[in-house]
Amino acid sequence: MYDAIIDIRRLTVDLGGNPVLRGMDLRVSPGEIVAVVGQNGSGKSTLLRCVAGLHPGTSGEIRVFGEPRSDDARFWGRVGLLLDEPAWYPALTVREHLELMAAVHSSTRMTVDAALEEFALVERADAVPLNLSTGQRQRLSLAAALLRPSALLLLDEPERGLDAAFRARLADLLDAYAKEGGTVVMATHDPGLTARNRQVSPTGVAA
Ligand SMILES: Nc1ncnc2c1ncn2[C@@H]1O[C@H](COP(=O)(O)OP(=O)(O)OP(=O)(O)O)[C@@H](O)[C@H]1O
Repeated sequence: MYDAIIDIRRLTVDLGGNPVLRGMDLRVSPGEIVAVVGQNGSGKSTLLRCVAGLHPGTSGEIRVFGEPRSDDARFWGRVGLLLDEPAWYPALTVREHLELMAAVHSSTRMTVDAALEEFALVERADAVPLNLSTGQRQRLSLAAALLRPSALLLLDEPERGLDAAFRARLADLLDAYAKEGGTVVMATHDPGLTARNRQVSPTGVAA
């Protein structure tokens, strides 16, 4: 068993010979939403990548679900990751992308129709992603991440490309996810998402 979904101790990361993270500590409990905030280049994405196991870190310890990170199907079955824009299947529509996500998971948090509704994509359901606007594509990325079941969401600037109304909506959708027991760690520059959640800087100090 574990008390913290994420437990980071003394994480140090050097990239290209430059110090990015220095002895960072961070504990995140189940059901928490954590906004990682800080200026450009302060190490927010680097932190998310370390938690996801995409970067090993230079020293320190990262435990996720009580275990050292292991890049296996069980881990990814519990973790939704949204970093940069995903690679789309050019011939599949918005609806088909969501149906694909539903098909590869044994259950979903919502139906495809509900996801289209929640993420304001009903009118673009039959479009292919490359014919969507930037914000609509971001809504599709988020719909796919929130449709599937998960215990932890790692989101890098989930507000990217979203208008003000949908940013507020996103905050509500993440709150609902956390109320179900899900945990969110997101790098964000959005004042709304930041204000209503626990804030940490990439040094682990309360911002
Ligand atoms: N592969 C790399 N090699 C060397 N330096 C890197 C590499 N990737 C990132 N960096 C540097 O590490 C630092 C942290 O980058 P990171 O992307 O984590 O910042 P960030 O806080 O997410 O920034 P932003 O708000 O602009 O997204 C930056 O100074 C960046 O230039």
